[in-house]
Amino acid sequence: MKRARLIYNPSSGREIVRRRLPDILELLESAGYETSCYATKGEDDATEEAERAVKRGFDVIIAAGGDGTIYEVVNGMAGKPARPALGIIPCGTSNDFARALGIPKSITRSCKIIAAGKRKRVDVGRINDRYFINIAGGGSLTNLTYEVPSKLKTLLGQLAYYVKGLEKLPSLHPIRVKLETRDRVLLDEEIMIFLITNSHSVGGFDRLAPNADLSDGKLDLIVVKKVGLGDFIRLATQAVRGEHVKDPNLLYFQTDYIKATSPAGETVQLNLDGELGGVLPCVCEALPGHLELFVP
Ligand SMILES: Nc1ncnc2c1ncn2[C@@H]1O[C@H](COP(=O)(O)OP(=O)(O)OP(=O)(O)O)[C@@H](O)[C@H]1O
Repeated sequence: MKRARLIYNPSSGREIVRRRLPDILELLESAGYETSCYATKGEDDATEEAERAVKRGFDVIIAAGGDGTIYEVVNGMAGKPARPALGIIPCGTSNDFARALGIPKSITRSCKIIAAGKRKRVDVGRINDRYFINIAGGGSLTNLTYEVPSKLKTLLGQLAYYVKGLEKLPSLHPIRVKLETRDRVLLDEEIMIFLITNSHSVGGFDRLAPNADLSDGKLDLIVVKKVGLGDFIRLATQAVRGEHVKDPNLLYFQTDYIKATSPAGETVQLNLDGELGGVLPCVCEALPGHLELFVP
């Protein structure tokens, strides 16, 4: 039998995964996987366990949780020379990455996808010494994801992010950033937010980066230039339908390399897949087809 390591976050989303473990193990067993489980206990635990799982030679690693859990597992695997295939059981609040892959938020159906065995190579973003699988960003509202209390997410689900977003809107302010590709400066000015996305599905929006493709070897850069609150809200509303990309206040660009810096004395935090990911400056590169994922 093949050996699978299931790394699950009992606190993700509505906290259902622990109760469903017997079903998960049964489904994986019938697909030929001898599976052992690891429950994460807090920050970076999933990264450390994924590192151990790679070292112990598991054939497959399965991440059960939200985007933050997948991010941590990817960070434990992506730097290794031999990387097992990765399965996803979406149990989080937004599950942006799972939606981008077309994996449904159903434990049974997502396990059946792993059981069916179809795999696809997807790009990974490397940013300084870390990795992201879905999104890296900085500026207005990007700190929202780690400011929403876990209990509020358990209670309200995705709505918890919107409630927090509304609360933070009045305090929006621009940041000064210089963004460069390998051969030119894209901008050096005050902006509201920059997002470097691997998939089209970000922050609950399914068309935020409409041209993004997980396997094209590229990352999509989205920048909202310095605008007032009214224009920011208008752009966010257009983004629901993917109609924001032609707006003159928006820069949308595909590349495999981005360097971002901020002026001395100005701290710009990075959000990686919803988790705190250090501060600028950063160099961000696409690693084409770096991980193999189970897909529908
Ligand atoms: N046992 C635990 N108790 C509390 N927090 C945990 C535990 N294990 C891991 N964590 C933390 O949970 C966070 C990741 O949560 P995750 O993203 O999986 O769920 P979510 O926030 O509900 O979903 P999403 O990111 O899709 O909105 C990480 O910051 C991690 O450090």
